[in-house]
Amino acid sequence: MDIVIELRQLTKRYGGTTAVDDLTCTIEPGHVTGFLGPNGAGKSTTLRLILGLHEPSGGTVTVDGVRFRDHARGLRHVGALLDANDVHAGRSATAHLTALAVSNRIPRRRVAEVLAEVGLSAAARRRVGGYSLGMKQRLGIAAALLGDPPVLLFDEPFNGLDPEGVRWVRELFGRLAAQGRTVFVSSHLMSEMEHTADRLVVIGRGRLIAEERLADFAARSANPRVTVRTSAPTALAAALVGAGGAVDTDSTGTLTVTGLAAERIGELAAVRGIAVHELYTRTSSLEEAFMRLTADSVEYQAGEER
Ligand SMILES: Nc1ncnc2c1ncn2[C@@H]1O[C@H](COP(=O)(O)OP(=O)(O)OP(=O)(O)O)[C@@H](O)[C@H]1O
Repeated sequence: MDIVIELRQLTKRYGGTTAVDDLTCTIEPGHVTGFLGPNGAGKSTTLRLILGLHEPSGGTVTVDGVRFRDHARGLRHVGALLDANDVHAGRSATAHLTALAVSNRIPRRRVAEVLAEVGLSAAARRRVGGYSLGMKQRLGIAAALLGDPPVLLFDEPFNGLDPEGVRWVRELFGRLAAQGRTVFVSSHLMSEMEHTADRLVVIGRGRLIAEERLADFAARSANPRVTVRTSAPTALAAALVGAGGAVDTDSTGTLTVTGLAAERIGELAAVRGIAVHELYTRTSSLEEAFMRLTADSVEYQAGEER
């Protein structure tokens, strides 16, 4: 185990489109790393480059220091779920996984093991064409786990899962990372990653926007704002600005303050004998912070003329 994925100045162009643009980042073992970006940011292309399914236009990507295609161990080295619908509809789950096991020289007993792990044992002999999207996601995850690989890549694995399925996937990813595996999971929703990943790689228009621990991202982007209602907004606003705060006053006289904590605001009001009727702190949700971070790189925005 202990396998690192390294992207160095990785670039992929399709004609005039640069899908991945000079991307440098490292995905560490023992963690679930969330790979976030708006639609069209280049996540799927990056995962395909890691797997050697596409050739980079520039830069390098290595798994354990070696390009994926130079690894002889295939599915036993890196397991991936790229597209849950990419399964022969007429086959059963068992037949699909058995074919994969045979072509990758994986013991056949793994088929029943992974089907049990993803909760599909009872449906294993049914045609995959009759599966719901959530069941297909589970089958795709089973295929990724088949070779017991130290590296796992998942492209939008939460699509189509019900809340129970989402919780199950979160726990599974956490377990896989705790075993020392390198788990890299793409999503365009921070809400999906918030309780799933402990590290983040954020991209927009193919470029790296952030690479950090989720906890650091949360702390950095909490952006606390204090709302204050008072009978003397003008006097209090002047005092708060004097103490280094930034103050916004709306038409009702309610103040929104940044740069000062609620305790300090309360004390400043008290020493001036100003009555405070309401005082509360609001922090940005991670989803809001993510949307602010990627706002400039969203390909299509509602109401926007292009
Ligand atoms: N085979 C291809 N030929 C031409 N352009 C492509 C190809 N694959 C991807 N692109 C373009 O590259 C950009 C990145 O696409 P990609 O699918 O990697 O993004 P993504 O972040 O996975 O988005 P989504 O969440 O919508 O799947 C997009 O502008 C897309 O249109």
